[in-house]
Amino acid sequence: MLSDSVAFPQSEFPSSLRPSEIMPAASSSSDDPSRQAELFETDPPPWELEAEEDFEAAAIVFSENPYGPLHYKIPPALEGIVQPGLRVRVPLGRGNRTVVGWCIGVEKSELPARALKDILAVTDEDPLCDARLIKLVLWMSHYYQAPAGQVFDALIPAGVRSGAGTREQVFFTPAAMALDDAQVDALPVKQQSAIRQLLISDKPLTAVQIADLAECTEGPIRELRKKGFLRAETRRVLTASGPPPSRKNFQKGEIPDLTGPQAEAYEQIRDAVHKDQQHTFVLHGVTGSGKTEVYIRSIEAAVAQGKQAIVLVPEISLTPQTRHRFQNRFAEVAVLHSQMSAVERHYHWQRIRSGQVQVVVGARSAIFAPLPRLGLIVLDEEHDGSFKQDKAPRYHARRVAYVRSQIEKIPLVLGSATPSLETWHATNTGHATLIQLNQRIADRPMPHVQLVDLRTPGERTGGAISRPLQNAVKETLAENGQVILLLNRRGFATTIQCPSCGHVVACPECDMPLTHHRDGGKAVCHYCDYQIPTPPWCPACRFDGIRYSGLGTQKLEVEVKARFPGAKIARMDSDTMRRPGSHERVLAAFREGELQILLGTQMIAKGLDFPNVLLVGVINADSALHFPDFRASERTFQLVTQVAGRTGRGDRGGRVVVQTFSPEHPAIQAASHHDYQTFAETEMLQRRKYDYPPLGSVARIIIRGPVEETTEAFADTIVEKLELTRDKLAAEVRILGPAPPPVAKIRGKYRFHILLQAKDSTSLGETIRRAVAMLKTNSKDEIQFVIDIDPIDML
Ligand SMILES: Nc1ncnc2c1ncn2[C@@H]1O[C@H](COP(=O)(O)OP(=O)(O)OP(=O)(O)O)[C@@H](O)[C@H]1O
Ligand SMILES: [Zn+2]
Repeated sequence: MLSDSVAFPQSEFPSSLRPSEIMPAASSSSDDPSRQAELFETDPPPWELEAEEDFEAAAIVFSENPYGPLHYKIPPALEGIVQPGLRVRVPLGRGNRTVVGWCIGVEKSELPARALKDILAVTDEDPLCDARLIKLVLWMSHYYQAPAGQVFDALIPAGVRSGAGTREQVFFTPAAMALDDAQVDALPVKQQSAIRQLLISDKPLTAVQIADLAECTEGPIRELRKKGFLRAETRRVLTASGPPPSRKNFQKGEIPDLTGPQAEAYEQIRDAVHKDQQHTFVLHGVTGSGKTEVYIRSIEAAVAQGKQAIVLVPEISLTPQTRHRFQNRFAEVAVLHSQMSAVERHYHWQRIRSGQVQVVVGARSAIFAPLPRLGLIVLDEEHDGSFKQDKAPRYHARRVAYVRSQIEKIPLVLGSATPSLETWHATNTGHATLIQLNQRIADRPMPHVQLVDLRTPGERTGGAISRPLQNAVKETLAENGQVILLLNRRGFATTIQCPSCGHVVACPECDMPLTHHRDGGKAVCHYCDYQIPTPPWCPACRFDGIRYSGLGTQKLEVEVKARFPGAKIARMDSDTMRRPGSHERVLAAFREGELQILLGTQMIAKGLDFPNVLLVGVINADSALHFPDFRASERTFQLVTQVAGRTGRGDRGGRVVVQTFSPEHPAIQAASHHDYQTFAETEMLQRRKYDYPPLGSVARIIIRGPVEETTEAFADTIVEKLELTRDKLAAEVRILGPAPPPVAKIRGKYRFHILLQAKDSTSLGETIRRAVAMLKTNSKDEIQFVIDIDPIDML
């Protein structure tokens, strides 16, 4: 993935301007005397007119149809004011309804001025994006095939766009008359004193400010305004103060001495921070090896040079510990998390943009933080799926971070105990430098992992917890240790697995597990649509009673309570963690030892550092393994390794019990030996078979509609256009589908998906771009489709 150079769209701002819109003869309404309307009724068409004047035009993009760019004339009053990155109000369409768009470029136009409509007004005083961020927007728009207007909307928080927490205020500057001493001398004393205060001020003042300085009421100021001595302008000012500003007497937290390997890692990154060029580092460090300390030192090196840093973490509200570690080491940290109000978000954004903030810590969208002197980007747990946005624009923060680091010419650090194969591949092809931390801090051993084979009848108990796991929990509780139990459950897809031999029913074409559909009793391949009736017995061992049920955390909680009656238990999943702050509360209680057992979904696998966790239990390692997704093995390896890493972090050691039907599976074997290298090499061979990423690229098109037949027919049309385009471009692109995805119906809408695969991402992107341009959607069918480039979710 890191191998692509940054390709910018060629057509984003064509050198010869296109007319803003060729409009049909419109009847000009009397209250809206648009010049264009007149033009089209009486004058020759615009392309026959001669350029009569030199003027500036702006390219404007919109977040809704038509997305643009369309070109508009900058009227004299707005010359020098309209700039890229600013929002403007422009007339659109026949009726010239006023819409807001983003300016992405300004240049001299050669077209006749009358061919373009005028920009009506600017929405922002200053651009919301600098030139480098605009470059990033245009790259994202091109690569992810999302309208630039939508990308801007993702980049600039809604609270910033709407001016949340601001209000309009009138500011005064002296008018020409105020510079005439004779006229000022003729004013009453109070008014004279007010105007003199304003004349000596180097910035515009509000009436209250003038009154304070002149020690008068606002009356004289009103008089001055009436007489024309004051020029008034309205500006938006931030009224909210947000969270308490910088702590004046900030005390640095304890700074540990770096271990040898940490110091080596730090020195390499620091040297790169001192150069002005892009460089990608992959910090592969086993769980508990002290990666965070390396990030912090590297950022300190940047801050010492007056630069700033972005640290991306999977979901900051899940990892209060990480947040505190940064806050203890830097005086000016902005933590951006998903539960912030629009006003808070706006407040932080302004602080970040003004250059006050040294470090921004946040989830995926923090990659867009408008730091003026960005010097380093860090992605912690870079393999995490939450870095991919699942709505438009469907970007991956890792890839965006890479492009931003190229634009800014700064180093990028990708850290993980289980790097994604994309990242791993980049270190093997010379696109990134690998730095390894192979030892835990204080030479603590990696925890021992015991695999429990659920196919062995003697191990089973009739519930979700096997005999060995039950014993391990009892022993741990008796030693006053704490327990983490992981139940991995993704989506609603149910694979078909034999409880006796562990066999999973798979597609003969794609090697993907088939998914059981309750309605109709069929088993379907979600890549190629291969279907068979759901088998009543196991095709491998003939066992009668093959199962396709999923276990929920709620049911597990009931079982755990029954088995360990004395223990205090908390459950963490997306159902119990809805309220803001609930993670923080549960984790604090766990840290304080008020809870003995923490059970939950993958959200408990991430980054927790609790020394008293002596046991980690994985209820079913296979639920991710037999998921219809080419990344299933990788996810399983990551999950088991990460959750196993939550134990053995203190002096009391730790152990892991993993329950599985497939103990011999390479991903589970590798995870049980903490052996990333072997896993990566084996998995790479699998990916090579079908040119799956990182060896090739994948894209997905999802089609949704209320009627199954028309939706499928539309999906078929897309496939036709894709095939046509592929052949025309002579592109080597594999097109699979349409097939129903594992979740075939959501909120009453039928879904189909098309998968595309190619060795080369550029030809894949181009095939889709051109095919989609040929499509006509019939609005009465209410069919929508979305393009997902580099999808990581196959639901
Ligand atoms: N040089 C050091 N000396 C002493 N303690 C350290 C040092 N570096 C880190 N630590 C401590 O070791 C523990 C593990 O470090 P850290 O959480 O950074 O590891 P990590 O590699 O990020 O782990 P994971 O990937 O599991 O989240 C932390 O409690 C941290 O404070
Ligand atoms: Zn198949």
